[in-house]
Amino acid sequence: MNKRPTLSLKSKPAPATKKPAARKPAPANATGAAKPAAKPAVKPSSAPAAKPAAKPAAKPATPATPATPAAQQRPASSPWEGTRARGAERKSAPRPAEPPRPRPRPEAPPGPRASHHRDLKPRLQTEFQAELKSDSLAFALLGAATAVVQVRGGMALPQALAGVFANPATTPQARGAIQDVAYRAMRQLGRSDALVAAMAPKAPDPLVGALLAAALPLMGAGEDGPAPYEAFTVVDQAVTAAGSHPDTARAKGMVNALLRRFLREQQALLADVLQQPVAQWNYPQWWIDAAITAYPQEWEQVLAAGNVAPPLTLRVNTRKGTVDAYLELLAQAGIGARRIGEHAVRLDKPMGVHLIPGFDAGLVSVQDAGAQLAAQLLDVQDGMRVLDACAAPGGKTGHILELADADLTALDVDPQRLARVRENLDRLQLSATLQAAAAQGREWWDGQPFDRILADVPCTASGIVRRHPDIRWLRRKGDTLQLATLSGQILDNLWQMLRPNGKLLFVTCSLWPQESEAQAAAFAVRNRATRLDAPGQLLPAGGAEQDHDGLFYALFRKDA
Ligand SMILES: C[S@@+](CC[C@H](N)C(=O)[O-])C[C@H]1O[C@@H](n2cnc3c(N)ncnc32)[C@H](O)[C@@H]1O
Repeated sequence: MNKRPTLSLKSKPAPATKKPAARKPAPANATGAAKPAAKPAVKPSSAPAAKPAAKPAAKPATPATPATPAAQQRPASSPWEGTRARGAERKSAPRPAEPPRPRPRPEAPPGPRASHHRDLKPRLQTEFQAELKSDSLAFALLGAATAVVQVRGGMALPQALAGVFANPATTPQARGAIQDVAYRAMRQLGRSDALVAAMAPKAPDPLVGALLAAALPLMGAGEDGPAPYEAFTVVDQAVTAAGSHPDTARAKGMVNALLRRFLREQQALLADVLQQPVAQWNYPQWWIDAAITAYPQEWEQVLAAGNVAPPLTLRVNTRKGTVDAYLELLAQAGIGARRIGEHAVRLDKPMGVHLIPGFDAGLVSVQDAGAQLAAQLLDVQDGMRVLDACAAPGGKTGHILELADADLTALDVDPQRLARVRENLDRLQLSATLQAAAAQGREWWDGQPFDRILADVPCTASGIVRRHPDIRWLRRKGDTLQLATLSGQILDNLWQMLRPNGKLLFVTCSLWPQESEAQAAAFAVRNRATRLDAPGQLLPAGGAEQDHDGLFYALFRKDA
């Protein structure tokens, strides 16, 4: 009953043979330069429709750049949670020997000067309630800055935002504005830090630095679409925010001076800092190097794709209706959308999940178009015994059960995340056996082999940075090796639970071959697994016809 996936496939390119051409810095005025004569008040709506507050006391609207609706609903959850301990003191695994590799700008000037290297462990008065109007941009800037400090300390952004939203003054509209500002700050943190380093004589205190990192992208310092506010409004509100908090009040003058200097010297400052790859691409240097090594031809597109806010893509539940019927329902509701996959529909504009027609009734789920390939590739038939080994929050579990009446066990090491599988299945009116256990162990298994196994293993999540722009700043280079070691153990263990002629689908949302293709190749050799046709590495793409995250798929059969 299942059809083959319809996304076109892109395989991993050949290894590097020459140094890739360094990209020229974008001209400063291509980034949405501030309008010099602008008044610190209302700006015509040139920003994307869903933008935050347009003037200091205006009400913030829906965020322009949500992570995903699911993240909006449940800010404490992210796909790489539970895969490693976090904290300010994070150690990398020992570095494996590496071959020399091309760098984008060997001649580039060094990053922030020595005085800008400091212990960023937050010393934040998070409980402090600033006396700011909750519908002001100042309130959104301070909330976003608080989250940025926490991310620098090692916390995932959704978790950090959940803490900020716990402030009773934070209205739903303020949440939207804070989230929008925080996600923009994450996508442009490399550039903002370089700008601050270029302008400030010494590194500012953590919350001051974070406030600047929240404000600069709103002034056209980055490539995140048109500047959403009048630049002078941002300066005024950033200064107000600084003055409202004990951790930043003393730096109020500095915030004012620095942001005003940015307005005056924007072009020259950007031309200068964009010489640094971290400022140009907004990723840590090791990440840029890893992308160049893995994708010598496509590394620029890969990095750029991670800096674009993702669309909202839905999966139509074909148990409840056809894709065409759902598109008709959307059209009747005046919601623009297009089909981008077998069951995938992309909305023209993001919206809250409960506003999506039929979402609460289980007609659709939120799921990236690339992730929707998993259930189709697994080729589950009615009556099969299926294991979804790293199942939470259950996106792929739901899809498998929408396509076949299977006896499915959903396993996840994290009981809290597993509860979300239950919620998602309840909404879809589907059922599975839920098990909270580690997939590299066997104590949870009843000894009956499975016909199909989905191993959507924990990974660096480097392929979904457009949804989770904080990942790049949270990950360390050594995480790749650590996670690849764990996923290798999981795969070898699950293989023992597969019946002869059964199929195992190995999935990651990683861009790094160590976690994906190299892992798949080594697994096949170790276990004498027959490799079947599957997409391999899908590079992230955002276009009219193809729009999906970076994912890896390898399909194996266990010969009888
Ligand atoms: C990429 S996410 C899975 C996404 C899910 N398949 C979906 O489509 O919604 C990886 C999951 O693996 C879980 N996980 C991490 N380590 C695990 C382990 N050792 N055993 C089982 N699950 C694990 C995490 O809690 C996380 O929910």
